[in-house]
Amino acid sequence: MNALRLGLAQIDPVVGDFAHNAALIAGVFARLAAQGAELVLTPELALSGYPPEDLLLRPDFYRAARRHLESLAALTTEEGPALLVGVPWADEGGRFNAAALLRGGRIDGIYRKRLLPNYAVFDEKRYFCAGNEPFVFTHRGVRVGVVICEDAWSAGPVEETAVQGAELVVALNASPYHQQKWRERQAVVAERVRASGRAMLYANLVGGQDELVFDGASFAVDAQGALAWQGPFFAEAEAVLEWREGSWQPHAPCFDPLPPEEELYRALVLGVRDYLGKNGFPGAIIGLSGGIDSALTLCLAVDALGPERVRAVMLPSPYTATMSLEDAATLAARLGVRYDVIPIEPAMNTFSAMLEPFFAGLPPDTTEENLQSRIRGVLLMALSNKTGALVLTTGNKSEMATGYATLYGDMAGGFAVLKDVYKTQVYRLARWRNRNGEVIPERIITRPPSAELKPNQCDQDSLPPYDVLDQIIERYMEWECSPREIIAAGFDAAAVRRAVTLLKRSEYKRRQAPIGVRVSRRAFGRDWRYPITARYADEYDEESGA
Ligand SMILES: Nc1ncnc2c1ncn2[C@@H]1O[C@H](COP(=O)(O)OP(=O)(O)OC[C@H]2O[C@@H]([n+]3cccc(C(=O)O)c3)[C@H](O)[C@@H]2O)[C@@H](O)[C@H]1O
Ligand SMILES: Nc1ncnc2c1ncn2[C@@H]1O[C@H](COP(=O)(O)OP(=O)(O)OP(=O)(O)O)[C@@H](O)[C@H]1O
Ligand SMILES: NC(=O)CC[C@H](N)C(=O)O
Repeated sequence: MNALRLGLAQIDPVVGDFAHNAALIAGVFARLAAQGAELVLTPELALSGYPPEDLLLRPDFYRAARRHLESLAALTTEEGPALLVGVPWADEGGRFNAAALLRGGRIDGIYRKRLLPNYAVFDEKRYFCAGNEPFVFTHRGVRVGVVICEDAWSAGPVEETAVQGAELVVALNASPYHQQKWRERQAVVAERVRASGRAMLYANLVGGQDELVFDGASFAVDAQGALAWQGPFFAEAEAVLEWREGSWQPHAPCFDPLPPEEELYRALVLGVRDYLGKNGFPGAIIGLSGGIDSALTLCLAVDALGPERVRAVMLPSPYTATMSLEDAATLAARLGVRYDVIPIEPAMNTFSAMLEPFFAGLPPDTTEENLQSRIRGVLLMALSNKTGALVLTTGNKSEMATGYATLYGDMAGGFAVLKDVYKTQVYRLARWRNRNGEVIPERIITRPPSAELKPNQCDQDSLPPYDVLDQIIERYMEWECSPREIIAAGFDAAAVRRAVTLLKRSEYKRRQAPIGVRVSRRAFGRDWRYPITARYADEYDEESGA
């Protein structure tokens, strides 16, 4: 009976660090070989990390990849396992997103990715030529077909490997996370399996890379289309799975999908941990206001980095409620982080004295509010400069969408943790974080959100209620519905007009905002390229006057 023991390496490489990534792959390869793997599979572009973006325009990048690929090939022997590595590859035919088959001490074959994704966060046509041939090789008497990520998302490449005699198909992937993305992947792969009749093994990357986070969650599907093994989410993993005539026998623990809140929370934690870790920051600083956004951001930072690498700073103004001071101190103590209080009134007074001659006769407005926010930004950035720690900003997706944030104020910082998390989700995540006992003081969750920039201020004075606002934004931004369609779906016409107007008007702010973790199918980042200067009149229903 035909059988093959495959080793799967769900790894977290660092973009561009070939030596580190090669060592990572070599380590997993040795351990999986020791467990009896006959063929070891890495994710897509595992040797370079994914996505290397414009590093892929540099000829020397391909030369470095080649050198390290050859060093990995040298680790293989005639008797030992083969290694399939995702690698950027250049030859006389062009530049390719490739999988290199390493065995017998040499590069024994190159598969060139055939379908190049060029939508959403993907730009592969900017860098790569498309391959035009299926790749099937025989290993230990078994015919193995190879595809790379997007290849499996349309009919064609997988089925063609079957036509070429593949008995099973392996897929190297760098499939970024968004909520419940694992369901989409499994549905797509099950479809390919049904069409090809071949069992598939799906190896995905894990880890954070700038705004992207990869959830891992590699899996195996048997020839009947049933899930045979599920790998872990948001963690590196190594697994040996035995393929035997269309079915899989896993020699590794199987994992359950995570409840939605936990899935989202862990995506954010991994995004923060890898952004700070891979960029070498000693720690993080958060302005802790006693509100829910900074409270959740602090929890995420502590869970990502540990309490000793995180510090919270309360920067009260005369408008800061006692409740805010108490709750911020309680949260910081519960999380075990360093907590400092720096009142901002002296700076407020100095600024207003300096500006007074120029503001004479003008009424107070958001100018004074923004000054408070900017004073906090200046102080937090000073602490960052002095300590080397990164300032995490706290703005959520609802605020990013409406421009409800101050340039060079609360937008000052290096990484925007909640940038792709709607305010309504912020509440859900806060409740989830408290599931095993109160960490975030209940009052922080139940009090009405306020920027506390003037007396008795409340977010909902200037924005539609968040449960309505978030749905309008999601429809307009993620699903590209027109205002007319959103109103037709039952939303209040004035709220839709207000939300859409604010969204369009605040594009300039988003261009100056720090990057943050992408967790939705469309985030304000690589996948949102609206012009700032534009006069497009959205579709409204003329008759209703909306
Ligand atoms: N198209 C464009 N391209 C480039 N710059 C543009 C621009 N349009 C305006 N600007 C400039 O942008 C500046 C106005 O933006 P900015 O200074 O940020 O101020 P602005 O947007 O006017 O005010 C900030 C808003 O955010 C709210 N806020 C602030 C802080 C925290 C929170 C919270 O609860 O989280 C809410 C606050 O209540 C207020 O409604 C002006 O200098 C204007 O000239
Ligand atoms: N008194 C404060 N002390 C420290 N940081 C503050 C203070 N007020 C605001 N900030 C910082 O500015 C961010 C925006 O704060 P603001 O209260 O204006 O809006 P928010 O969106 O309601 O956020 P939060 O829910 O955290 O209060 C806060 O999340 C926090 O990081
Ligand atoms: N790297 C890729 O080819 C990824 C594309 C694919 N559709 C995904 O998101 O999983």
